[in-house]
Amino acid sequence: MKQTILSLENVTVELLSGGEIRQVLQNISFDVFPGEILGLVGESGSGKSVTAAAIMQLLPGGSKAIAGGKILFKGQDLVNKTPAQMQAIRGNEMAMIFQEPMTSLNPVFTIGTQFVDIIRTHKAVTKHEAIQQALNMLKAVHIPDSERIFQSYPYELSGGMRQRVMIAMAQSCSPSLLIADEPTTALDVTIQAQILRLLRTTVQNSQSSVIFISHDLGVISQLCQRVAVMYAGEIVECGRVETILQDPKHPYTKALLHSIPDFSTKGRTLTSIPGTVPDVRAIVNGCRFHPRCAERQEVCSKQKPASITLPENHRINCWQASKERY
Ligand SMILES: Nc1ncnc2c1ncn2[C@@H]1O[C@H](COP(=O)(O)OP(=O)(O)OP(=O)(O)O)[C@@H](O)[C@H]1O
Repeated sequence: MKQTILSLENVTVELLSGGEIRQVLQNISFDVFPGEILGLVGESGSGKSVTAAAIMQLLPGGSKAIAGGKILFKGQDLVNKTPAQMQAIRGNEMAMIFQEPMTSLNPVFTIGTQFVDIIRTHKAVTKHEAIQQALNMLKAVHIPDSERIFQSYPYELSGGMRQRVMIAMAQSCSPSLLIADEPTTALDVTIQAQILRLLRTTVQNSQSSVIFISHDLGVISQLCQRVAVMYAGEIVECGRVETILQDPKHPYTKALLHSIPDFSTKGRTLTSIPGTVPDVRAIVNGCRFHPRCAERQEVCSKQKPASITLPENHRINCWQASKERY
């Protein structure tokens, strides 16, 4: 069996909200292999960002918010790490980029000052060496006139340019795992395509693994080898991107695909999924998707679906899919 960089095993997360504890992730399991790009897809509120925060150990309440399960990074459970140990892992071995780089960049310092700071926090190099490394990294993400950008403040750059800077900063310590949380959602389509291309080549050159979070299966299909589909705090289906696009088994994945123009068969009407992702407090028994599911059966409202695994590790949690199989 291939070694994983990251394995989530039955991770359950509970967060305090409005004075009560809410279980926002339930039994999340997936693997990330060396050098691969895994997509994490689902509607708003499905738990993608909380999953990323759990991996980075950045949940409100720290590791206490993880009510069960293991997060194995290179074989070590991150849930047991001290804050100081996690601080050393973040930035060195794991990095993250977000939808809006302005939330990570400090508006009052130049790009150069912040970049040099990041490099010197994680590497024992002189200021001069850090400046050289930062300039090289900016060139590597195809930033024209990198010396000028180095001296600019974040607000002086376009959104696409800021995202290139973030990719360069995230890659500066050659992390084994990069988590990209909707990094292209705020950009227009042409810039989005450039950033996706850049991310793909950067990752190929550095051999890092990536978790790419998006609500858009179209974007995921351009970039990722495998995808995990999330719904209401659970993974409902996981497998190779081609398999999921050509032969989705979970009714939620099928509905997601039918709502994207590129993947809906020509001539077929685009459909939206009726209803919304439920508030976790409103979730009752059975499958969390059953109130919105076009294929629901009686059992779906009563019992949690069994997990079935098809060839090539294609995993589905659905009563209908398991009935079709047997
Ligand atoms: N700090 C928090 N405290 C309590 N509940 C939270 C917190 N952060 C997120 N949640 C809840 O966890 C659930 C999952 O949220 P999350 O942000 O992970 O979804 P998402 O799939 O990333 O959505 P989006 O695409 O909108 O970012 C939601 O019900 C949300 O309200």
